[in-house]
Amino acid sequence: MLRHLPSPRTPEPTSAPVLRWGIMGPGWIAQRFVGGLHKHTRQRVTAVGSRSAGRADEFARRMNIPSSHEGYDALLADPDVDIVYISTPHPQHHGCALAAIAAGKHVLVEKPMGINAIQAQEIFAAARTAGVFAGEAMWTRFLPKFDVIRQILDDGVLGTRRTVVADHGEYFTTDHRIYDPALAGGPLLDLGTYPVALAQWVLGEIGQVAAFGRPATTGVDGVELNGQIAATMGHAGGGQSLITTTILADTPTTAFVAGENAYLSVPGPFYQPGPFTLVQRDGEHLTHEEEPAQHEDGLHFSAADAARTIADGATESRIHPGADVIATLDAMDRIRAEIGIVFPGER
Ligand SMILES: NC(=O)C1=CN([C@@H]2O[C@H](COP(=O)(O)OP(=O)(O)OC[C@H]3O[C@@H](n4cnc5c(N)ncnc54)[C@H](OP(=O)(O)O)[C@@H]3O)[C@@H](O)[C@H]2O)C=CC1
Ligand SMILES: O=C1CO[C@H](CO)[C@@H](O)[C@@H]1O
Repeated sequence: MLRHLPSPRTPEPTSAPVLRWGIMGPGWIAQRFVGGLHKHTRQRVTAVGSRSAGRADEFARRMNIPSSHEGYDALLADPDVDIVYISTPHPQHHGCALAAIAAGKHVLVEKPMGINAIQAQEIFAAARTAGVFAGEAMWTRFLPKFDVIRQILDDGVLGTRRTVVADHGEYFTTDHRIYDPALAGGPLLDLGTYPVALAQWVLGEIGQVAAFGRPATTGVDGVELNGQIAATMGHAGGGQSLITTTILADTPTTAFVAGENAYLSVPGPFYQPGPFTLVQRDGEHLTHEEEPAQHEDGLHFSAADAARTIADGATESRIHPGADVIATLDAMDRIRAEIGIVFPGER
């Protein structure tokens, strides 16, 4: 039995090689990402591109960014940009990433990498061919607390892994883009991606999928959107996972990972910085103490990993490789198939 938890091995973000970042899509998460880079790293945010010159200028002024561009093509033509952070809505990720790669830029794409597994495959394949980096900014995976969890898993402390249960629910009003069917709305891609990615990472290849969904009526022309989903997955290695996700209620967003010898209990929000507890079969509880924090104090770890990976000459992160991104999207494709959710452009 373990008597002390390991310490995180996550390198100090300020020591990562410095890249020049361009921001594509200056919205809610982009503001937090840039704020986090300025606060916690030496990375340079050199430019921002928006579909509107006014929004680009305003974001540049507010976030202290030297150049602003009207249109994403102008951002991609900027020679002072090494890597593009793509923070447009999910259906735009694929086109934006392929355009950036074609322009010779590295890309860090917000989660989910695309709306389905094929889009993610195409982005990683294009990056490999072009010899540039492509990564998904699944920030959770890069957090120091997840490095401690990784060490516990790798050291076999849990024994054979049996069960993952994870949840992500947030209440949104109907004016949020998450209610827009044209933007692949609904809980799965925004929120459900965290629990599905956790299950895939911990328990590996997903065999069977069973899912149940409930609509959320938008009231706009009677259009119905998926509002919440419960899914169970059988993993090839013998484990099982249960995930729930909703845009109709705030939920605890907790997770547990259970093996035959011990379980990890991660309080909500499990996907953000914070503590967790290892509970072993002999009754010993070991807690990883960490101050809870939100996006601006956590997104930068994924950026620092991208900078190190690029300096190493690799085109994919070792911490969150393309295979994991694609497997998670494939599981979400299969969850959607069970419920009958098809996104625009997929028919
Ligand atoms: N890692 C995390 O914790 C989080 C990640 N995300 C992810 O980031 C992405 C963006 O989310 P969020 O920042 O909340 O979204 P926002 O709507 O706030 O921002 C998206 C930006 O994309 C641009 N855009 C490009 N095409 C469109 C379009 N067709 N419709 C609307 N906007 C468009 C807009 O900028 P402009 O028009 O000025 O170019 C807009 O400001 C999502 O994929 C989401 O999953 C979101 C929240 C948290
Ligand atoms: O990380 C998250 C996933 O996306 C949601 C919708 O934008 C955010 O609210 C949340 O913090």
